Amino acid sequence: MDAFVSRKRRRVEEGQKPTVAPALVPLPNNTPQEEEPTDFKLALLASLHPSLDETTLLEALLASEGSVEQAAKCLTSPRKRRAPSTIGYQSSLSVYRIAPQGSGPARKSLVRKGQTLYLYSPQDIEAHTPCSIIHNFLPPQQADALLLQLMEEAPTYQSLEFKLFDKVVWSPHTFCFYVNSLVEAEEQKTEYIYDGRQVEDVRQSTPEMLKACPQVEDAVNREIQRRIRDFYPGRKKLKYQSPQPWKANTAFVNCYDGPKENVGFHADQLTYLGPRAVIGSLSLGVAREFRVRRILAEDDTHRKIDGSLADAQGQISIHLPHNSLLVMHAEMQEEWKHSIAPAQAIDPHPLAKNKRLNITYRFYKDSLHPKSTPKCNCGVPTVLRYGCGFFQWAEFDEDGEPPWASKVTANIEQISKEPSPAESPTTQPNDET
Ligand SMILES: O=C(O)CCC(=O)C(=O)O
Ligand SMILES: [Fe+2]
Repeated sequence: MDAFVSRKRRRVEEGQKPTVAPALVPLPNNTPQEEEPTDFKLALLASLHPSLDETTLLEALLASEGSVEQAAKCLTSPRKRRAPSTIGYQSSLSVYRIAPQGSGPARKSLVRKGQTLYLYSPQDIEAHTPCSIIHNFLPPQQADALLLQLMEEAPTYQSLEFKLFDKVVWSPHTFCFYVNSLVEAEEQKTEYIYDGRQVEDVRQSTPEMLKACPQVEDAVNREIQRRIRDFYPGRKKLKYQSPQPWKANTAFVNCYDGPKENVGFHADQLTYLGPRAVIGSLSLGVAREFRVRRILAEDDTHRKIDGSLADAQGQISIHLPHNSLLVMHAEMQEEWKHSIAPAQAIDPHPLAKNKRLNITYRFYKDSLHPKSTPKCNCGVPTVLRYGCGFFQWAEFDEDGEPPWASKVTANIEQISKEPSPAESPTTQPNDET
């Protein structure tokens, strides 16, 4: 059963066969089934007997007192299938009527702790994770041009410790930080603090990254609205989620060179994104597995001894092929963790060879510029959720704006009304406004 719909987490060893499509692995005889929910059992039976309808399968299951093995024997003998040797595609879980997560009343978890469920179709991904995916997102030639531009940049990327959310993740991959203009790059280098430090290498987005920006913005905004309409209680945005259109004004570009490069489980820093942040993540080159797992809510009593939040359930693996846009929705960063798993094997990409390039487009809020956020006792701008000894509850209104947001907006409006330096030769470049 484990190897069928999901499988136990195990160490990645070289030479192991690539992951096979879950629905194509035969059911072993000696697997315990007592604790599996009926949905799972039906899914198993349905894949052994694809021609039978759900009522028949359910009746067989009931007659066999819940034993899938017994039910499978009662039904006509299953068609023998061979496991494929490369990554395959699964038909939608929705045909098995497995209940989605995150909408309506609490449901039994789809995947148990210690197991991984592999999802491929957009319908399954959005029903069971806080993400939605658009395959073949950019016109193919545009995706290739973007990939080639990033491939030129990637050899100069650095590998750093990633300070993410509440712990340091050492990430064996390289990455770089981009913003849309040189002015913003300078601002990032001098005014923003990451993990108590300034970042030196902030680059202006490449022309192809800038070209894709409005396409990503449109798609992400559409997906946000669809998520609200189809998944959120009362069809309302979440508390603290911004009602404003999402904008892509910063981007991390990640490069994974070969199957071993990966990034560990983490949630992204919310300091400049604010609560309920949405991120648009464009994958190019080699297809890799994006794993997500839900952590228990903050007010749960299930904290681990080290104070971190315990996992609520097993992992879900989302297949990210070339030119796919994954939208991490508002509930993602605070309730889930994500990672790029090391791969057992990869299919080389015609242009990228063994590399995967990924752009996570993000929206830094003006109201969370370090000029405006509280500083700790050492004078360092505070981070959301993490700091030195200094601690202050972050306050946000329903729309995720801090108490000083209206002042920031007024300042920005004022600046945009003033003549630009080019029009006004008396204005000094460093004037405080
Ligand atoms: O490579 C990816 O898809 C995810 C990267 C990531 O988690 C990040 O940039 O924070
Ligand atoms: Fe991340």
